[in-house]
Amino acid sequence: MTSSAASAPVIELEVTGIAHGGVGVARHDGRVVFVSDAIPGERVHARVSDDSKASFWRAETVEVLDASAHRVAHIWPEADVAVAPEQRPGGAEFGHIALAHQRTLKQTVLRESLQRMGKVETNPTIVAAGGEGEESADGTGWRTRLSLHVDEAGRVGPYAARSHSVIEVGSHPLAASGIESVALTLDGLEPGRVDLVQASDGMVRVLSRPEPAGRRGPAGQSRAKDAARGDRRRRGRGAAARSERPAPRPVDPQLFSTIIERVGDREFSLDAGGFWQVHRLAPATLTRAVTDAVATLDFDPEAANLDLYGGVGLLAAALGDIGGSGTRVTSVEADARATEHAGENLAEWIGARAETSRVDRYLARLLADASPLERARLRRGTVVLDPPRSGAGAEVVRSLARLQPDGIVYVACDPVALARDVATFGEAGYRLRQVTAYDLFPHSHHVEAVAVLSR
Ligand SMILES: C[S@@+](CC[C@H](N)C(=O)[O-])C[C@H]1O[C@@H](n2cnc3c(N)ncnc32)[C@H](O)[C@@H]1O
Repeated sequence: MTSSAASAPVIELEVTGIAHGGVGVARHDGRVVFVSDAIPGERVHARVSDDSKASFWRAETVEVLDASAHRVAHIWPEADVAVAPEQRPGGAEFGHIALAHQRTLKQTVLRESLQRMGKVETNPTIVAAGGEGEESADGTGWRTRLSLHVDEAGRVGPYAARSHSVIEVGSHPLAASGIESVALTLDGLEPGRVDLVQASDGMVRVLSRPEPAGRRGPAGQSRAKDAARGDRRRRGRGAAARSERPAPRPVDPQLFSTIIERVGDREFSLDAGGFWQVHRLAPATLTRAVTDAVATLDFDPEAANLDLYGGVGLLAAALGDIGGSGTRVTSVEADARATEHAGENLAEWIGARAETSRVDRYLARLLADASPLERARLRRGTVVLDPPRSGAGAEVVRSLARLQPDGIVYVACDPVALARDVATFGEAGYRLRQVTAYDLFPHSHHVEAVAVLSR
């Protein structure tokens, strides 16, 4: 890292491409520079923020010299390029780009990731969330979940882009309006994280997740924490080490209160603090996307179908709706509270089960213990998998491929993780048949892809 923001060099860059993470790609003296807040085709002045690697640098745009035709006033004034980079809130890194062009850039990142890492040539389509005209024209007001941070001084806000400094802001354009108005009145909170959740009843829950003193705060405090950890390690696990451990904070009981989310005519119960898709239109969009994807496969409701990383059963219910009351589907999820809700949410299908397990362990058990009849049912089955951002990973993909399911619907929120897993599936004999991307995170670089694979 260069010494300080003020003394960091400012360089002129021609931005020629877009990379994973939503950063522009440029070259300076032959070295690749990843530059934030720029658009391919632009010439900018950028401040070097990280020159610690030999192979590439990172930089932040401070002035646009030749603007792209796709540049617009930032959707979040506080994150505009006119603001000092360290003062810009994170989370809307595409907010300076016209919405249609944001989608083109996301499509490019997905296509190039699949080409480079997935070793497949494809041209994924990208569509807005929801049906025709359901998404707001400017792509704002979609977040039904918003995480903010509270620092030691009691300031509440998002972290600055690429840092852990809390930035106080006067608006939250990506948040649903109920969330925004509550977020702007938060006060007197303990340092740590605070989550705002607006469920289908329209009520906003404020869920406090305070952090013990040693675990919170900006980089300086983290370093103090690491140093303390090192001291503890040197001293071993004695009473002295225990006495330095930060006292646990009381857990907000609201995190575990049950809320109801409605998707079409269906209701899902879940913990207020549990996982749910963030965009107000995402649950319905993904239900439709999975339904469309399954329609391209030979779906057998009586086969051993799986919903891996199932949460509270949203996508298992999509399979149930396709297959009817006799559908067999097992939803596998690591979080026991989510699985408990999934059990209730899937109660109308007698062949539906919800299992608490890590997916890798669940698949290992199936490989070790499934009877020949069950193995035959798994071979006829369809697997929906919706892993966290890091993807399913090689071990899970290889285990899944050994079970030889008929078809796979992979819901992915990270193009690179998807591409890497597509390559592993490819080595195991599965081909990518189609991929459609959904813009479930407007104004951020994130994109959701739904891929279909079969042998
Ligand atoms: C992206 S969410 C998808 C949830 C669900 N499909 C939905 O759409 O609501 C990923 C889920 O995987 C769970 N999870 C994360 N790692 C896991 C693992 N190794 N095994 C099983 N579940 C895991 C998380 O708790 C979370 O509920």
